[in-house]
Amino acid sequence: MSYSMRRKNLVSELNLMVVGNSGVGKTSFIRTLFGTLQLRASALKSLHKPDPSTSTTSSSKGTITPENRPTSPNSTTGNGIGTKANGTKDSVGYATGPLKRTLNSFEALFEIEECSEKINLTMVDTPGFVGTDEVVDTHCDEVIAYLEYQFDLTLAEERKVRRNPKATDNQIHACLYFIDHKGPEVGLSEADIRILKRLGTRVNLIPVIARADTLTRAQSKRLKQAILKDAVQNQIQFFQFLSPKLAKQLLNEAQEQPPKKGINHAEGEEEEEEDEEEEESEDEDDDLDPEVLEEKALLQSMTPFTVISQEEGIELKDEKGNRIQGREFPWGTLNCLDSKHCDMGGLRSALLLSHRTELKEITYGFFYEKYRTERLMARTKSQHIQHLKDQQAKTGSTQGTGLKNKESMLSITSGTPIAGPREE
Ligand SMILES: Nc1nc2c(ncn2[C@@H]2O[C@H](COP(=O)(O)OP(=O)(O)OP(=O)(O)O)[C@@H](O)[C@H]2O)c(=O)[nH]1
Repeated sequence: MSYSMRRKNLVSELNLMVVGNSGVGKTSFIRTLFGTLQLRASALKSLHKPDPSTSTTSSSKGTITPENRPTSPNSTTGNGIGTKANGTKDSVGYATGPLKRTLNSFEALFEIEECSEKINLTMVDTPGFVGTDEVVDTHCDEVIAYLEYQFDLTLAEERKVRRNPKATDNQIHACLYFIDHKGPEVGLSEADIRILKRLGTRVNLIPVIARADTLTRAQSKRLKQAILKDAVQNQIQFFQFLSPKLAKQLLNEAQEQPPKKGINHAEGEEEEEEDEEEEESEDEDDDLDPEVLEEKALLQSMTPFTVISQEEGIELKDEKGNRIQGREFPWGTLNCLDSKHCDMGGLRSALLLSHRTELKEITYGFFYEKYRTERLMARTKSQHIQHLKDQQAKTGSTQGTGLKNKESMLSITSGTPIAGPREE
């Protein structure tokens, strides 16, 4: 049964994660996004039940001591140091209580309704990267382990003889990577590049420039260009809202008034080009509604997304007296959802509405499948080694297969790719 069929009649789940340096605004982003969500009636009902445990979310945070150092998201699944909300109630406590440094990862669960669609939204807040390269890399290992653990849950479910059609989808569908900007010309740091390369093998990566109120429009434009250039140079693959092929199609359409196709070509060449286009048009991408295409192009042009989070502890209203989320300055008020101020509105709608399904399908169809294949190949390899060892033990021979064994062991310990020409 395909993934989409399996989940057809279920409440849609969306699992997002925020990752980045300490103090870049990850928790503030979750809190701002929360302010824009419409909680479902069932979630609201549970909010009114008195429960003293609601305070656990804020008490899990505090000043850093050696015993109380930041933990990885993996802790939520491993030794229990991390915090998992019991439901929307705990999560609302997390999103509205005092803003503190994130020391333990926190999975905030929100039952929401978006354009009449029910969504179970999980936002995983992770402690910010801080410290030496070694510490940061270890922290990144833990984030990767968390992502892989979610895949393991799917793997375990799929191996069951009787699968649970209502099994929760725990996979992380997108990782919002918060880039700590040091200046408009400085794109990605060495650490960003190392982390993004690794995360990009396991999850859809959406780059975010937080605290965008500290950048002018020109600076923000230059910073976006610098980040994209660094990403291309380092083969970092961000989530593509618009594939290069669709981008070309849009460009062609824009150029069609007046038509310019094949303008400098000889007749034969022009025909050839038309044939190629005909072939391409068989692709389902080409069936996209022009409005959808336009939206995709807009989102692609926003990447990396600038975001501004709400100012803590103040209530702001617009000219019409409606409550808004923003930041107040002597010269005026910023509205986090105003597209003239930042890309938060676009990012929100991409995640919750327009690209939700696509993010999930890529997670399952590409990232999970890749992980599953790697796991199976690694298992085959270890079985192969065990088989050789057994054979060797039986014959008592130290020649021939012994050398092969040594090679196999070396290829595992040295971290070379598991897949190789000798694989079954
Ligand atoms: N000016 C400005 N300040 C912001 C913005 N977002 C967050 N901040 C401030 O930045 C500081 C850190 O914000 P957090 O949301 O705690 O950052 P974090 O990335 O979660 O940090 P860790 O918990 O250490 O990982 C707080 O003082 C926020 O008020 C923003 O958009 N603009």
